[in-house]
Amino acid sequence: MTAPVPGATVLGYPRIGTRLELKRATEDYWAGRLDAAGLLEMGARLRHSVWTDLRESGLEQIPSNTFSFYDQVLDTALLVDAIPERFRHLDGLDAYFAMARGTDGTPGLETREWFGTGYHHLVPEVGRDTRFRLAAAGRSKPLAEYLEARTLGVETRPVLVGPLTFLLLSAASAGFRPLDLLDDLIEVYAELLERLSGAGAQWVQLDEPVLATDLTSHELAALGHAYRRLARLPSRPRLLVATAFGDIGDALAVLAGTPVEAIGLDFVTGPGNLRTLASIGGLPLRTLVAGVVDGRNIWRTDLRRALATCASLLGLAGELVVSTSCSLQHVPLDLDAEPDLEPDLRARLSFARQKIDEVVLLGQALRQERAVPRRDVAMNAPDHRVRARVDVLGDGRPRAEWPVRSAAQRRVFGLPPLPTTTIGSFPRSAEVRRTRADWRAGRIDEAAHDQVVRAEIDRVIAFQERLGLDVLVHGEPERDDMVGYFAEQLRGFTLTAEGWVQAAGDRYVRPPILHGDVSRPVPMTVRWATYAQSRTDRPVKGVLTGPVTLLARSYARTDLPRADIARQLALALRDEIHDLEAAGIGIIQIDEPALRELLPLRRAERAFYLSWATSVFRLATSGVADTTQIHTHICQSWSQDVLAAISALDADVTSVEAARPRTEPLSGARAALFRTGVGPGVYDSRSSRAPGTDEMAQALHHLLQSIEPDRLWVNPDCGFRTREPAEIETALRNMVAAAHHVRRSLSA
Ligand code: MET
Ligand SMILES: [Zn+2]
Repeated sequence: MTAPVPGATVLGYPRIGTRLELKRATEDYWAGRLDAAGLLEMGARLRHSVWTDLRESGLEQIPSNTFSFYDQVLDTALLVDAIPERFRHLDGLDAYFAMARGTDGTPGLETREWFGTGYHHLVPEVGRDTRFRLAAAGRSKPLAEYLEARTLGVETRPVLVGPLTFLLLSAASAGFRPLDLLDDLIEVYAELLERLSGAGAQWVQLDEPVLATDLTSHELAALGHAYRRLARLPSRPRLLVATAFGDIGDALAVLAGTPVEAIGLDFVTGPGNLRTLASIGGLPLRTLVAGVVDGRNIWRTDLRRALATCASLLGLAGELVVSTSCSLQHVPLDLDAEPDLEPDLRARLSFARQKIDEVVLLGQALRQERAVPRRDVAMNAPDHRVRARVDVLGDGRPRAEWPVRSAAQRRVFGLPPLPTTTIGSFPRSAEVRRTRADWRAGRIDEAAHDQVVRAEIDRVIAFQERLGLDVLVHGEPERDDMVGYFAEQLRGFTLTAEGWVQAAGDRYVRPPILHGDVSRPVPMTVRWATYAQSRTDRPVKGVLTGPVTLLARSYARTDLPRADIARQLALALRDEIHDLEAAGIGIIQIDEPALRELLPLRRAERAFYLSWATSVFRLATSGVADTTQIHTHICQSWSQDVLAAISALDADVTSVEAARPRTEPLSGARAALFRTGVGPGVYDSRSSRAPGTDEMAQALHHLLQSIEPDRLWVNPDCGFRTREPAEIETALRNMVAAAHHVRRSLSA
């Protein structure tokens, strides 16, 4: 930003490497196949290659400290020494990964979704005993990385999670407000800024995405206070406060009232920012870092439009720097890794590397060094059949009232009170994994693949019968993941070969691209569901991924409102549900774990979202008979605000994660708000701890205080996909025993 006006930068960059080197290195380290030195060396290599890439592409300002072995919020917690008591005896990488993943018997930090991006960060824990202090110089990551880049001849702008965001994302012990610790935390940031300045840093970027959420006047005052204090430091780098993920509203005037040198605004998902900026008279003496290139989606930027936005911003700021709307960590690295994409689609895409070029180009165009090229993109032709069906079906026919349905279903299924079931996926055996990989690579044919899948289903069904579960699942061996499996079979989607992004420190996903009108050419799950059902007399659930989750976990087109895309998805699923029902599958579960992920950051926008998100679910299920039992599954912290929406899905049975978030313990009172069947998870299926029969029976008794026995289902929190085959038996056996035990006490 000392460069001639205007410049170009990005707010952050993928850290996972072109070949997922980060994933491989961390997994090897956890498995003991790589030592600490090897891991650290891989980190250095990854950082090095990012810095060189960014420099070679002509960026004027290059960020550093965007690397992380796990998560940037976790890094910040360590940086300021916010280490919970239970990890204090550990050191270095041990402490780091223990906080991230837990160790035997010691739970790690909770994870939470990062501002609607699909990325999950760790939740720092603070309380009365928290004493912030700056990690010792050598362990101060921002400083170390700044110096490391410098040695390589790259001048960088260290990126930090801002103090307000850090505290507002933290979980506090009871009766404690994280913001009460602001002054202490600010002093640590102050010390860090001074050290960075001493090392030569000209600029520091403080990420404050929390400004895109509703803040109280107290929180806004804290924002002003924090940045006035930091800006008063006698020797410090210039400060860029970067916001992202939407409109920052009232926070802009507050920030503008502090002497920070630069403010970053998102002009992609925050269309109101332009108006707000104008309303405060612009930032005549500051630098505006204008996020005009979408950092969260994979579409090519319409350069002329972006340039027009920049042109209108030129009059509203002292200096203008073209940038991305947020860190590029949320998009895949390089389109060049996708030679096989269909050319028309490919021409419409831009991954992290290409977005850098866009930002650089826009900077040059604004300096009138060159004109932006005209790029015409062919949009997908609309599928008129799909559009017409969406119009004609509207909301679909509402189902009968639950009492009517449930009586009909009781006659058909004759399930005992407190029926036991699981959520869908079973652990993936080495053989299944190998077979899937071989089949994908063309090393084995479909028949060989199917044979292994059938054998796996046989095994999973027999296992569940042996354990005495009431409603069975087929175990999902044919699905590598719950989104890609459907995206691959639906029209309107395309899968990438290498388009990986980090969904959490230890979770990598390859979101499909949703670029056209969606329809379902042929049945997707009927074959395996009916095969599984043919192996047992007990009911087997058909399991589908819901419309909102398919939308949330894809890179979706932006030329249609999300509600309209979701309706198309719902129709495709409706066809599938119809075929499952016709094939004799009487219980169908539609998973919507991402219902919460698309929840708008601003409260005022939530009612609208929840109304369409629930209506598309009802549309998908609207055609079924009263006797068909519709289940849904929601995992990841569900809270009061989503609860009403979950019940508006009007499923016959809802399984929800209830055992896992330690901060929101199993609550019968909440589950009781459903009028229909409900299965609050009685144990954490993702932990290796198997609770005993008594513990689970007690949980069930507790739930029965607020839920009638004919509505209460017994199930774990979530699926078993990430577990090892040997790990699940004890917990499941105990769960079934607990249900039987409680049933007996009911009839006694
Ligand atoms: C993240 S929710 C997962 C639901 C899916 N049916 C499973 O059991 O894996
Ligand atoms: Zn789940």
